[in-house]
Amino acid sequence: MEREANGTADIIDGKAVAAGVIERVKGARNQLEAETGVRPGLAVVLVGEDPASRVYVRNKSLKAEECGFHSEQHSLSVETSETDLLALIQRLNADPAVHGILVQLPLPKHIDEKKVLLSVSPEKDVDGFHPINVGRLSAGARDEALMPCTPAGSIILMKHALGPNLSGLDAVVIGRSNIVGKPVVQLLLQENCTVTVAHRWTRDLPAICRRADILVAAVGQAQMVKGDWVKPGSCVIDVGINRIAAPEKGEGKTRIVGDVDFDGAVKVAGAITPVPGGVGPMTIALLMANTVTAAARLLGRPELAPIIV
Ligand SMILES: NC(=O)C1=CN([C@@H]2O[C@H](COP(=O)(O)OP(=O)(O)OC[C@H]3O[C@@H](n4cnc5c(N)ncnc54)[C@H](OP(=O)(O)O)[C@@H]3O)[C@@H](O)[C@H]2O)C=CC1
Ligand SMILES: Nc1nc(=O)c2c([nH]1)NC[C@@H]1CN(c3ccc(C(=O)N[C@@H](CCC(=O)O)C(=O)O)cc3)C=[N+]21
Repeated sequence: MEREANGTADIIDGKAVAAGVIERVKGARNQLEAETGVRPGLAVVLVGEDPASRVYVRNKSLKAEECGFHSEQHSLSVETSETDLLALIQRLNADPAVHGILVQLPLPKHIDEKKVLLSVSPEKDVDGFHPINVGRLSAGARDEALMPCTPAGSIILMKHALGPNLSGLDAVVIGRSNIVGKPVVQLLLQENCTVTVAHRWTRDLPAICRRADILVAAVGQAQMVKGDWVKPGSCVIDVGINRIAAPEKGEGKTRIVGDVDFDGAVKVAGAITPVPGGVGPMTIALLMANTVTAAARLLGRPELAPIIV
């Protein structure tokens, strides 16, 4: 990690790394079907009309079809009651054609998110959000856990840039959400990094970030992390997905940016993920990998799970 800043970081191609993951997933899927006669099945549940969620859910279903899975999409109206949603999840839990269940977040306000996540069978919880899988991850029980997709994808991208051994590196994670920040912290600890977690209450965030050999931004604030927060030569993983106005593209147009000021950080970092084309495609690829893993375990053939992370 003693790289000097040379003016431009390596740009980590998340799309290309994700395509490699998908190839391995297809291989594992083919072997599983050859040996058991069963295709992995993924059910994606969307409640409401949020346009961004609709796009993501569609992308997940399309990728599942490309992988040759049985793929179901359940789109429920925004008025759907919690009881009806829980009943659908119970049906999917019991359906032998479905090995993975994903309930797109956020849910409408009248539905208790915790209750819903708890109702998904832990063995079908391809998001890794069920408390049982959260516990397995923090206890280091990888063989039984399903790993959350965005955090696992982030670790793969780091290893792509830095090599497989992250031991002893200083990692700083900005954000402590249950779906990104906290599980990233768990995975970095398992990689023997020294981990600092920053959040809204953190004092002098720029100074803390400047110590990081690995900086993970999962904040939800467009372009918050500036170039002079970045340690020269370090690896920057930008998880953020933020839509901002793009008047240069025309009136009313928007574009997607990360939580990192890319143009500033790319001049200082050693390697950096772009947005789009960084962590996002990895999230979907890991979801496909988790679906095959869940299917292999449910079919009593855990050795046929694809090895990804
Ligand atoms: N690429 C992908 O596949 C995915 C991308 N995302 C994106 O990642 C980002 C983070 O998502 P998520 O974790 O769900 O977001 P949350 O809003 O749940 O969490 C944001 C975290 O950032 C912290 N935070 C917010 N503002 C600041 C600040 N000014 N200074 C320091 N810390 C701050 C919050 O701190 P506190 O806890 O103190 O409130 C919180 O811990 C979003 O842009 C989201 O769209 C999310 C999932 C997948
Ligand atoms: N239960 C649940 N699981 C999730 O994993 C989950 C969720 N709910 N709610 C919302 C967040 C967000 N998320 C993304 C997935 C893919 C891209 C993605 O493919 N991004 C591409 C394209 C971006 C674009 O152009 O829109 C990219 O970054 O290149 C982004 C974000 C998953 N999430």
